[in-house]
Order: sequence, then structure tokens, then C-alpha cells
Amino acid sequence: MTPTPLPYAKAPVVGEVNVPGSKSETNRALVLAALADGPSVLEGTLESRDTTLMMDALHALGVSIERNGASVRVNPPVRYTGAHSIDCGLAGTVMRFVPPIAMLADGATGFVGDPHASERPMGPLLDGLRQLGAVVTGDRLPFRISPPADYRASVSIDASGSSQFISGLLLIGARLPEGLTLRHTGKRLPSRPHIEMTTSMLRERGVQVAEPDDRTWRVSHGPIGAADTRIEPDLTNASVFLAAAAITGGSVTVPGWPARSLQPGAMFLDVVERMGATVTHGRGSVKVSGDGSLRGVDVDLTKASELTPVVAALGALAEGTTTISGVAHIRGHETDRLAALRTELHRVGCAAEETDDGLRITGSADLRPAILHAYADHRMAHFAALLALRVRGVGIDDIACTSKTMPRFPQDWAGLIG
Ligand SMILES: O=C(O)C1=C[C@@H](OP(=O)(O)O)[C@@H](O)[C@H](O)C1
Ligand SMILES: C=C(OP(=O)(O)O)C(=O)O
Repeated sequence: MTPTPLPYAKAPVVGEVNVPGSKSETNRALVLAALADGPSVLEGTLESRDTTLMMDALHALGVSIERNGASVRVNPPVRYTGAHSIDCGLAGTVMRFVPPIAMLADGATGFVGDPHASERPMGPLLDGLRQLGAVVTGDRLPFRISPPADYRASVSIDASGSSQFISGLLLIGARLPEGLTLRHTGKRLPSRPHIEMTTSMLRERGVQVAEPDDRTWRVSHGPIGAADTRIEPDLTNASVFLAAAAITGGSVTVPGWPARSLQPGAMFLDVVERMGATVTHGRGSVKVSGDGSLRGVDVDLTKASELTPVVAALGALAEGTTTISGVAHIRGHETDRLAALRTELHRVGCAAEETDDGLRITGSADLRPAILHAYADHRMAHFAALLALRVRGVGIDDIACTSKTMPRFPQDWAGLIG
């Protein structure tokens, strides 16, 4: 792949960026619309590789989907049809949310993915489907699911590797004949806000979800109501643009910032504030401004591990040490993000070490140019773009991987940085 140079900020970055819809909300809304009791219209959806893969997957199972830009009309079938082969790409939401739907189909369904997708953990989800009665071949991609003869209602799994195992099962719970009781058996549970996003979107559609304790969910059998919905902007993707202001002493506004959100990306505002930037809430917008200096922080990102690459870039450019904890499981994200961040930080001359559950980074004002590796991971490309603002001559080997959640990233970034 030809490396792409990334823009250096000759001046403080100032501007406004309209960020497209949330990946997590779009793909949940698509799944829930596909499982609903009638047609739904979704507005403001994200148009990206992960959401296209989701629509194609649902279509392969018999769901009718009409896309008109960011507006999508979904019409569920009377019965889902088994599909020969569903492509999950590298999308966690597709590989963890669609197999449970395949369990409701009239025949077997095969699942495939990108080369690295078979490194991503799937065992607990597939084991959960087996506990519900499905026959599943394999423990990683590619795998095949045959629906149960008799559906059971109770599952115990260890979701310490990904909250998406829980979300994927909860999403179909109401469609199981006896509902679903799901218990998490592991010691830790990452990304709880993403589980809350799932339960909240289920409840908005009339589904009863009880949480008798903090590791058990009970979904009652019943219809999932069709709902016309507007998707929030993706706050994790927004954080990349806001970080540019903090790094360069500029000021960036993101319109459409929700007053309250279950997206863990909203936590970025606290982190960047602790690192020295100023956050201003306007009417339906957020502005981050900086004076160009950042200080290192200790930050537990258990709830918002998606933010790790952006916070790592800020840490590399900050004064002092930044310690990120609570993110051991991101070794199973699009790439092993802890190893990838350590390697790429070393490549620009930044001292960084992996800990059991995160990274320790010593900020430096003296980093060197390099072509960084993206490992097919959109957030590694964001990380490189942020370092490049302050280190002349930083490039990336694969900018196209940003299409996973933000195909417009290269243009929007160039437009903002100038
Ligand atoms: O359910 C979701 O939409 C997501 C859950 C999280 O996964 P993990 O719990 O595997 O971190 C998050 O990192 C991912 O980007 C999106
Ligand atoms: C972990 C991520 O994605 P996925 O939905 O593929 O798990 C991410 O986008 O940071």
C-alpha cells in the first residue's frame, strides 16, 4: 500500500465538524428494526463499511432494506432465511449481533470475515448460542450456525473479552419463545455503557428487561416494537477532531452533541479536560479549546476502551506520564491495540510500555517522523493523524481503513487541518 502523508498543523486548528452517525447506535437500530413487529425508518444513520456489512447481513437473512443516503427503511420478514455466507468484515457488531438472529432462521447460516477477524474472540457468544440449543461449528470465524430444534432460555457466559457478547444475546432475547436469562460469569466486564445502550434501545421499543443484579439480565418474551429513530453523531469519532484542538491550541466545535448520551465517547470530554483543555457546552454543540499544552493523566478506560488510541496520542504529546488502565480486552479489537500502540509509539521515538491492562506512555516534545502502521484499524489511523499534527513527516500505510466507521475521514481531516 502507498503510504499517505498526514497533515502537520502549521497553526492552531480552528473549525466546526459535522460528525456522521454513531456506528454502535446505527447497527443496533438496524438489528432491532430487523427483529421488530413492523417497518421502521432510521434517520441519520452512519454510511460506512461496518453499517453496510450489517445491512447486507440482514438482507441475506431475508430483511428488506432500502437505503436513501442516511435514511434507511427496514421491513422485517415473516421468517428469516438461512444464508450461505455472511461477511462480517472486521466489524465486532456484525460478528456478535448477527449470529443470534441466524439462530431464528429456517436453516443454517455460514459466517466469514477479514483475515484478522478470525483473531477476534467469539467463543463465549457461540457458546451462548449452543446453550440456547443451536448447533455451531467452530469457535472463531469462519463458523456455521444451525438453528435449534427446541429453544432454551438460560445462558451463562464470560463476557470479560467483549461486552458485545452480552449485547448480541440481549438483542434477540425477546424473540426467544421463553425469553432470555443471561448471566455474566467473568471477573470484569468492559464497555458497560454499550450494554446500557442495548437495554435502553430495547426498552424504548417496548421490551421488558430486568437487571436483578449487576451481572444478570432477564429479557421477557414479547414483540419488539417498530420505531422510527434518529441516530446520534458518533462521539468516539468526534473525539479525534476535538483532540486536534487540544493538541494544537485551537478550538473545534461539534454540532449535534446530545445533551445526554449513552455513548462512551462522551467520556472523552472529561479526559481532555483533565489533560488541560477547556470544554464548552453550547446549545446542542460542544467546543474543545486548548492552549497547546497538555498534561499526562491516569485514566481508567474500562467503560470507554474505544477511546484508547486517541488518549494514547494525547499522552504522547503531553508533559509527563499518561497511564491508561482497564483495557486488557482491546488486545482483541480490530488489532491487538495495546501491542500496536506500543510499537507505533516506539516508531516515533516515544517511550511507552504495555501493562497488564493498558499502557504507560511518557510524553515527549521531541518525536521523530515515521510511516506508521494502521493494522487495518481505523482508530490506529486516527492515532497517527493526531501525532502528525505536531510531528512533521508522519504518514500512515493505510488511510482507507478509516472507511470502517468514517469513510469521509481523510477529506474531513484535511478540511479541518488545512
Ligand atoms: O457494542 C458496541 O457497539 C461496541 C462495544 C464495545 O466493544 P467491546 O466491549 O468489545 O470493547 C466497543 O469497543 C465497540 O467499538 C462497540
Ligand atoms: C472496537 C471497535 O469496533 P468493533 O465494533 O468492530 O468491535 C472500535 O470501533 O473501536
